[in-house]
Amino acid sequence: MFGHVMEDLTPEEIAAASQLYAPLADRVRELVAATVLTEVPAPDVAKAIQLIEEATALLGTKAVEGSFGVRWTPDGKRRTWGNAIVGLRNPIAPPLDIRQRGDLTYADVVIGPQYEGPPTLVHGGIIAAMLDQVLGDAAVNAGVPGMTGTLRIRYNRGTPLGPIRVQSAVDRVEGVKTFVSGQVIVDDAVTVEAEGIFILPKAVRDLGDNPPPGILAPGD
Ligand SMILES: CCCCCCCCCC(=O)SCCNC(=O)CCNC(=O)[C@H](O)C(C)(C)COP(=O)(O)OP(=O)(O)OC[C@H]1O[C@@H](n2cnc3c(N)ncnc32)[C@H](O)[C@@H]1OP(=O)(O)O
Repeated sequence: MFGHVMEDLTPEEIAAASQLYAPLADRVRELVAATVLTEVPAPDVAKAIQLIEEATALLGTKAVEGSFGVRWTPDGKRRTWGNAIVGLRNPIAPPLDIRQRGDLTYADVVIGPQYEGPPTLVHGGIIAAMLDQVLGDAAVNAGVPGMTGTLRIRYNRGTPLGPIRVQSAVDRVEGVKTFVSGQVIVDDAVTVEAEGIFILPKAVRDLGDNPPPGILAPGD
């Protein structure tokens, strides 16, 4: 399917790539936060711009075109390393390390200053994006995956920057629709509630009972 790329990599090669690129994304993430907060004098900002331009040019000498897509190996292992919320290679991603415990899907994450909306609070759109991902992963983990058809969010109170939990669970399944609910939790209090309907797209339904291995599996 479009955007899905098969790669014949061994687990060792995938581990090596993870060890190579995760620190790169981590450093750029730190750079983004430093860019938001720095108060160094103008010559130092100019120097930083030059260094960043050099790094960007270096990384650009060999790169994939377009987007990273979903990479998978013949054993069905899937990598969504470009994903905006969980992508191991994506400095835009907080990133969320989404886990599963029983029926609960959750991520504990520290939200930095680059995600500010109202002063000292997490931007509502960033909250929506994290909930979208975590609710979607609950559907995947329950074996009833789908794309977000509808996502309804109620912001009960501001969510402070810093440590938060985003969690979700499947409520029910009706045909091709999976109904999922979730919350953002700070210090044991729910700040945001969400309900989503995740739909197995017609294009995947049309593949029948045997879609390619990995296409519906959780990414990492
Ligand atoms: C394959 C899974 C991979 C996991 C990915 C994790 C994703 C992470 C979260 C995301 O960011 S997803 C990106 C944001 N979402 C999108 O871009 C979705 C864009 N919309 C679509 O692709 C299609 O509109 C959609 C797949 C949601 C539905 O298209 P279909 O052609 O499969 O729907 P169809 O018309 O056949 O309707 C099937 C059922 O869903 C219902 N439905 C359709 N669109 C809906 C909608 N938007 N909201 C709620 N229900 C909807 C529809 O009424 C019907 O209900 P019934 O079965 O009861 O008759």
